Amino acid sequence: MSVFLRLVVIAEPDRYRFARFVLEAVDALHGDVFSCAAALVDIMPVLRTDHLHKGTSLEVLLMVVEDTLYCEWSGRRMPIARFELATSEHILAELGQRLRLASESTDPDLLIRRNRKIEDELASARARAAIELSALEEKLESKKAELRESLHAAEVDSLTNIYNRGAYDARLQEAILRCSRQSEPLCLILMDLDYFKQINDQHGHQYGDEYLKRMAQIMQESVREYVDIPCRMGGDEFVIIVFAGVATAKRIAEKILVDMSGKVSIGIAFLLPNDSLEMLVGRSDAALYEAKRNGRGRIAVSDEIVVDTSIHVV
Ligand SMILES: Nc1nc2c(ncn2[C@@H]2O[C@H](COP(=O)(O)OP(=O)(O)OP(=O)(O)O)[C@@H](O)[C@H]2O)c(=O)[nH]1
Repeated sequence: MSVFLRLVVIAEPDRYRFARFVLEAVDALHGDVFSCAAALVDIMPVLRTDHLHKGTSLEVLLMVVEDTLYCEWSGRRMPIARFELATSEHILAELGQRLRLASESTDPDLLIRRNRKIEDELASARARAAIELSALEEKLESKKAELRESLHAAEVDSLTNIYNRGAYDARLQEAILRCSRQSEPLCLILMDLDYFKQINDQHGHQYGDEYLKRMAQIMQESVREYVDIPCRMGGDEFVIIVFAGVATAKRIAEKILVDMSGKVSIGIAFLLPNDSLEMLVGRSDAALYEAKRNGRGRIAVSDEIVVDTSIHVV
């Protein structure tokens, strides 16, 4: 027995399509098409009654048993045609394939079912993709946060939480380029705590740490937030990049000096035309040296190189 076509018969025009397939099969297998047509005249009303009786689709099989073509559904098997010559499995397989393709391309219900299947597959693929996408987005966000954290850690001094030496170098380079190009004022305030070693020695390293943190906090409170840039150079040395002229830089320095009870020496230098980073830093160093040399606890401005004793806090 060889079932070579399995067709789901739903209603009209499926039954007529089925009849056409049967005739086509008989013709392809060199059977008697006329006697097959006569057999179909008997079969079709039975098929219709069974279909109506069942109320749903019928699965109808076309099969060859020895030299006879049968159609079978709902446990009923009816002969349709006889062949003179034996049919090979190969021919039946080819015929089955051809009829299947023809039935699939014309069966609207099958197409609808297929569309539904494709839609279902698409919907689940979309759902899977959405889950994967949100997992990826989550991963990306956590990677971004990690990156932000490591960038922050690379730029910030862990004790005082202000910019470290590396960040200071980069920010100062940028600031000099920008202010030179746009002829904007820029000052450096360089600061070194006075006798900090003694503070450490007298009160312990932990107290010294708190003292450094307090200095950083005072610096932050003395500048314009998101404008000027306070940094810790290392040890007890601090610096502020001030995007303003000497008057503002002096006001900032005075506040820090007072808030630190006069226990810090401060050198101020401002950016001159054609200044290099080294020249500006060199002048602020020289000013700080002057402040230390003249008794500490005071402010020196590089162009004045006179010690501003009026601000000295005892
Ligand atoms: N507690 C603490 N001390 C530090 C830290 N980094 C550097 N120091 C100490 O800071 C002190 C700096 O001493 P010096 O450079 O001699 O400066 P000074 O005692 O302030 O002297 P002058 O600047 O000349 O007034 C040293 O004793 C360092 O050990 C830190 O992170 N925490």
